[in-house]
Amino acid sequence: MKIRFTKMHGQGNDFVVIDAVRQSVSLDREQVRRIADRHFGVGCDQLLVVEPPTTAGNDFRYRIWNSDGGEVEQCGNGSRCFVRFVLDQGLTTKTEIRVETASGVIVPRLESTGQVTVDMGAPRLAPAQVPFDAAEERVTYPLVVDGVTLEVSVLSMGNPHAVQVVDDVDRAPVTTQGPRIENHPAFPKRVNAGFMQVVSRDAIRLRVWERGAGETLACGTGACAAVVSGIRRGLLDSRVRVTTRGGPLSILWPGPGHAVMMTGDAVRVFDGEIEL
Ligand SMILES: N[C@H](CCC[C@H](N)C(=O)O)C(=O)O
Repeated sequence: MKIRFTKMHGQGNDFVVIDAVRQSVSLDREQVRRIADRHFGVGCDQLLVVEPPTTAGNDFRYRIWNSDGGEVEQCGNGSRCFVRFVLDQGLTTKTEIRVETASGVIVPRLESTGQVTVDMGAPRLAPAQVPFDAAEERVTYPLVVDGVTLEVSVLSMGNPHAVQVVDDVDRAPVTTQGPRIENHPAFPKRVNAGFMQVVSRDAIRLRVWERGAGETLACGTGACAAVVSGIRRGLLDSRVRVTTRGGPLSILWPGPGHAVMMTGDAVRVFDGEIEL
């Protein structure tokens, strides 16, 4: 099976994007892992597949797989690349599109600046919506990891996030503690682990150990989750510049019941074809 793809990234979080509107694509877990493999395949953090919508009124459906082969509910940086992709490929002429994902409809919009703003929907704060094993909803929760009690915010942006505040992200134990949090038994579907350094009330630095992908250079839903948790902790105002290792993201959250708005780049790197 030959598959045409486009390699893209959003702040260094990189993707293989496949048009399944005009080509027939059916991938199993091993084929996804092969495409994502940085030695035996193309290499990416996530694989994104563009499909026709399943519901009238929506423009596309968008499916997301982590490099470990697991299909997931949402990808913030990927949603920005999605807009750039469908416009570049001539799949639409709309600059604001309604996209079905496994966790609901999101609305990315191409700005005149070339950046993309995405309405990521409202954060889900109830533990059962994450899912997370906790008796009640709290701003932060104690989480014991290797005998150390962490104070984490836990929420869903369609996908699960556990965010802690650290003094210096460059010295945070992202690659050692991250996988321990990702696989903690309190998260039945595992979790993305965020490490947030508060620089000021409108600026943070962020590193994320992603579920199913490891540390990425940026995580869009992770940036949304970090800002929501910082606002709920009383540490941040509603508009925050998030500095990731791959570049900046702008996040706006007016507060409970409102959607989180994310703005950032979407870059096409090259087109290719892979034989599976
Ligand atoms: N690893 C995530 C999916 C990709 C999210 C990230 N790349 C983003 O930009 O939001 C998860 O398993 O929920």
